[in-house]
Amino acid sequence: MRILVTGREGQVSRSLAERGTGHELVFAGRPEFDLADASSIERTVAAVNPALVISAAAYTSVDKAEDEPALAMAVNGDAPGALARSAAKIGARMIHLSTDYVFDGSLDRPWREDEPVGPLGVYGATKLAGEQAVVASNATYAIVRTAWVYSPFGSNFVKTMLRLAETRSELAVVEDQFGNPTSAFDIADALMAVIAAWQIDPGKGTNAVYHVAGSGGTHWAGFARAIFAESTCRGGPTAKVIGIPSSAYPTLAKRPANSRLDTTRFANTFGYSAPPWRDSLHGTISRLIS
Ligand SMILES: NC(=O)C1=CN([C@@H]2O[C@H](COP(=O)(O)OP(=O)(O)OC[C@H]3O[C@@H](n4cnc5c(N)ncnc54)[C@H](OP(=O)(O)O)[C@@H]3O)[C@@H](O)[C@H]2O)C=CC1
Ligand SMILES: Cc1cn([C@H]2C[C@H](O)[C@@H](COP(=O)(O)OP(=O)(O)O[C@H]3O[C@@H](C)C(=O)[C@@H](O)[C@H]3O)O2)c(=O)[nH]c1=O
Ligand SMILES: [Mg+2]
Repeated sequence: MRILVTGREGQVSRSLAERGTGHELVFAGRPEFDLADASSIERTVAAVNPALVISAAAYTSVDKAEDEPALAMAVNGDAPGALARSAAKIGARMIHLSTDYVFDGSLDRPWREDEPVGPLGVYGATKLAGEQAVVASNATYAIVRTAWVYSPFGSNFVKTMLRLAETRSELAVVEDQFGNPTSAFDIADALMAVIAAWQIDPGKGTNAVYHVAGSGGTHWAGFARAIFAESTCRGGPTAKVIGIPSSAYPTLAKRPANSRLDTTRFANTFGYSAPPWRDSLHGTISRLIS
């Protein structure tokens, strides 16, 4: 199947490039394809003429978004709507990626898809607007919310921790924000499961929101400790992790205290659950430190 993937260098895009075998993947990125430029969206979709669009590109700098709300809204809020409308025009469907940061974090258990959203910052609010724009389009879609994505590519928490540990023996990391570390490769596999299911039954699970994330959950300090345990085993950089409250690590954007995602709906519909988060982390660290 010919699939247009937005973003070339993004973590999910690069993982799709490895895991999307058997499909013709066409990656669109800047400068020719700019989500902040609606005309480039329509032009690219028409030129590539895909059967499916995977909307993976986004403005993902959570703190910076607080200072650039208009650009973040154009890219995360408006562009997905334009992409979905362009897809619908040529009869293509769309899988759109969204985030756990649409939730306010107030529940003390994993969030289900239909539970009330309430983003705490600009990034989450703009991603929520993007979801709503896709829903309002006449495209056939699946919205896949994921969380705490890491990979050997781009920038992410795993690479940040390993980099900081090269020069520091102790790191203070927040211990009161819970979520699901998720390998971008597992997201790619999940998206391939949707495509495989749709090839057999085009009506399966369309026009719905799903959660895909690493199984289990932890806080950022727990994630950091697991990163260093894996790194230590391979002779990589390590540091002692001091658990701290969020109040001791001020950031421009407020983050949810618990954004763990309940992934039951996706598993029941498409037959895929991501592995336990530590198993996937092991695979990525092995690749990063070799
Ligand atoms: N990273 C995470 O922790 C999480 C991500 N998500 C969501 O998953 C999806 C994939 O995330 P991930 O792969 O980590 O993202 P990355 O931050 O790794 O990559 C983002 C991609 O978007 C592209 N991009 C940004 N702005 C524009 C623009 N104006 N026009 C065209 N392309 C643009 C970037 O292009 P360039 O290479 O040119 O910079 C890059 O390729 C996103 O929708 C994100 O919101 C959800 C939960 C967690
Ligand atoms: C680097 C660092 C961060 N932290 C904290 C800050 C923050 O609360 C938490 C995570 O920091 P980061 O900035 O790496 O993560 P953040 O940018 O919040 O990650 C989010 O990105 C977007 C795109 C998403 O969609 C989310 O699912 C989530 O992955 O760890 C520390 O406590 N100590 C540290 O040394
Ligand atoms: Mg960040």
